[in-house]
Amino acid sequence: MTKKVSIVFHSVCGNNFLIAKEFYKEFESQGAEVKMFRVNDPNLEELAKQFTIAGQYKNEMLSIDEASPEKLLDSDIILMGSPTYYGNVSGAMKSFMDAFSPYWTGASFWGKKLFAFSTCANGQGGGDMCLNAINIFGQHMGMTNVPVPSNLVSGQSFPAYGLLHYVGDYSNMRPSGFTLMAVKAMTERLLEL
Ligand SMILES: Cc1cc2nc3c(=O)[nH]c(=O)nc-3n(C[C@H](O)[C@H](O)[C@H](O)COP(=O)(O)O)c2cc1C
Repeated sequence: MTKKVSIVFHSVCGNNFLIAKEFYKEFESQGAEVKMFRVNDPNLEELAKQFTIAGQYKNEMLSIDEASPEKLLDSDIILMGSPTYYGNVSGAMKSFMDAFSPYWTGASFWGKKLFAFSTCANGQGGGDMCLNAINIFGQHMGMTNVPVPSNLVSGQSFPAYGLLHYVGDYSNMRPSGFTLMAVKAMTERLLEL
């Protein structure tokens, strides 16, 4: 049966958006029914005025359907991607998570698969804690967290907690190379489940 996949991202400088788009492309080419949603960020317009990098994908991101918990109810697999802010998810992603409370009480998301992705500046940035914040949210919703297998991409290691990409101090190191290989391989793994 065709798997229904939803990819939810928050992004300011474009990196989580690019990873979400890459997942979308892979799920589509591997035969899934896939949708992509952006988390509402009331500060995006203002940030794009202040930082050139935040303006680069702004219009493309804003053209994507806004996420709501309700829109994810028919998904078999949900991917959630957030920039790492202070070793956690961004405020916009946290607000989105908090909007699940009506669905939490009824365990409406129980049994769905959840896969986390994030970006952070570098290896000391606490990106794994952001991934775990997404995973812990998933557990509260009764979802099944999907880990990254240790042999996902030969010769490359990723946290078990999800896909993490380092963007550097200026958030301008775009996902490429091993990250894109990991997206493709992880899509295959998720569709095997
Ligand atoms: C408020 C704020 C807090 C941040 N905190 C961290 C952090 O704790 N660790 C880190 O490595 N990077 C941190 N960063 C950098 C972001 O992780 C980086 O801008 C983000 O991964 C880029 O993702 P995006 O291109 O999808 O917006 C922070 C950035 C902002 C604006």
